[in-house]
Amino acid sequence: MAELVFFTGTMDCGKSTLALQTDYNARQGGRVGRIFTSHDRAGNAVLSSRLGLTVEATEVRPGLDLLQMLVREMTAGARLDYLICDEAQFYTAAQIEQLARVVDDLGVDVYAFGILSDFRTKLFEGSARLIELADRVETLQVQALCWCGKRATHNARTIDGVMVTEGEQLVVGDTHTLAVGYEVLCRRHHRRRVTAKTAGAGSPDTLPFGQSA
Ligand SMILES: Nc1ncnc2c1ncn2[C@@H]1O[C@H](COP(=O)(O)OP(=O)(O)O)[C@@H](O)[C@H]1O
Ligand SMILES: Cc1cn([C@H]2C[C@H](O)[C@@H](COP(=O)(O)O)O2)c(=O)[nH]c1=O
Repeated sequence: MAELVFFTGTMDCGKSTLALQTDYNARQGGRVGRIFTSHDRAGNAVLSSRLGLTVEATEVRPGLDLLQMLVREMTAGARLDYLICDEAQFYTAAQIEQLARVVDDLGVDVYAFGILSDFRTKLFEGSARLIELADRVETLQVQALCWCGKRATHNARTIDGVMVTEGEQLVVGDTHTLAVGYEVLCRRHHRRRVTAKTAGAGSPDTLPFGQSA
C-alpha cells in the first residue's frame, strides 16, 4: 500500500539530505520518482542539502495542481512509484490534499519533508495539513542543538543575531547567516528570545553565570 509520510524537524537537522538519500536509494532499487520543492535556498527548481548536493526539482507554485499534472503524465504512459516533496511547509493545504489523493488514487508513495512551525511558533499551512493527513509523521533522528546544548525544537528568525517576532511568514534564508537569518533554539530560549549572540552579550533573561540561562 502506498503511503504519505511526513519527515519533519527544525531547520538544519538534515531533512533535505534525507530527501536526497531517500530518492537515491529508491532509484538504486529500480523505482521511478519525481522530485518537488518550493523556495529552496539555492534557487528556483532545485533541491539542495547543506552537505553540498543539489539536484533538479519541479518548483511547486501555489496554483500548481499536483494531482492533475501527475494524472495527465501517467495517463500518457509515464511510470511513477514515488514523490519526494521538499520544503513541504510552503505547499498549500489544497496541494497536500492532492498529494494524499496521489497516494490513495494513483498508488504512488509520497515522502514529504519540511519544518513544522515558523519563527513565531505557528504551524505552516502545508505542515498542518500534512499532520492531519499523513499515514506517518517521522521526526528526524539527527538533533539540531540550541546554543545551550539542549535539543533545538524551534526556529528563530534573527537580524544580526537578535531574535525578531515581526515580519512575513515566508522569508527564505539560512542558519548562521548575518542580516536576516535563522537560529534553532530550545523552547525555553525561544520563549525568552535568547540567541547565541544575546546570551553572550548578557540578555536580561540570562543569569550572570555564563551560559546557564
Ligand atoms: N560540513 C559538514 N559536515 C558534516 N555534516 C554537515 C556539514 N554541514 C552540514 N552538515 C549536516 O547537514 C545537516 C543539515 O542538512 P540539510 O539537509 O541541509 O538540513 P535541513 O534540510 O533539515 O535544513 C546538519 O544537521 C549536519 O548534520
Ligand atoms: C522558520 C522559518 C523558515 N523559513 C524558511 C527559511 C528556509 O528558507 C526554509 C527552511 O529550510 P530548511 O531546509 O528547513 O533549513 O524556510 C521561513 O520562510 N519562515 C520561517 O518562519
